[in-house]
Amino acid sequence: MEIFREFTFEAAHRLPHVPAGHKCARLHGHSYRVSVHVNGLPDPLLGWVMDFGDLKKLVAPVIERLDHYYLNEVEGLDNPTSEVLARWMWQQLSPTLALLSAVTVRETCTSGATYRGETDEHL
Ligand SMILES: Nc1nc2c(c(=O)[nH]1)N=C([C@H](O)[C@H](O)COP(=O)(O)OP(=O)(O)OP(=O)(O)O)CN2
Ligand SMILES: [Zn+2]
Repeated sequence: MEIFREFTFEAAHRLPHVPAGHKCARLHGHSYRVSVHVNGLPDPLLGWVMDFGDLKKLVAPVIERLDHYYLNEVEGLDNPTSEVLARWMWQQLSPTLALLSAVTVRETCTSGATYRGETDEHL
C-alpha cells in the first residue's frame, strides 16, 4: 500500500536555460507543494505502513534547506525546474527512506513533476 505526506515551502528561482524572453528566466517565486510517497506492507498490528510523524521527521530537514531560499544557489539546483527538484528531493531522501516510492513537486496549482527513481533520465 502507498501512503503519502504533503509539505509546503516558499522559494524563489529562475530558469537559466529557457529561451530569451521566456517569463521563467526572470526571478520569481512559488509556494511549492511536495508530496512524498512511501510504499510498503501495513504492519498487521499497527495498521500502517509507517507513522506519518516519522515520515515528517525525515522530510522536514530537507524542506528546511529550501524554504525561503533562492533555489538556484542550493547545491544541485542551479536549474531548479520541477523535474530537477523532484529528483533532487528523491536523492536527499532515499538514503534514509528505503520505502520511498515517489516525490511530486508542484510549483503552481496546475503544474508539477513526479519522480519515481527512474534511472534513464538526463537531468
Ligand atoms: N516542464 C516544466 N515546465 C516549466 C517549469 C518546470 O519546472 N517544468 N517551470 C516553469 C516556471 O517555473 C513557471 O513559473 C511555472 O510555469 P506555469 O505553469 O506556466 O505557471 P503560470 O502560473 O505562469 O501558468 P499560467 O496558467 O500560464 O498563468 C515553466 N515551465
Ligand atoms: Zn517558476
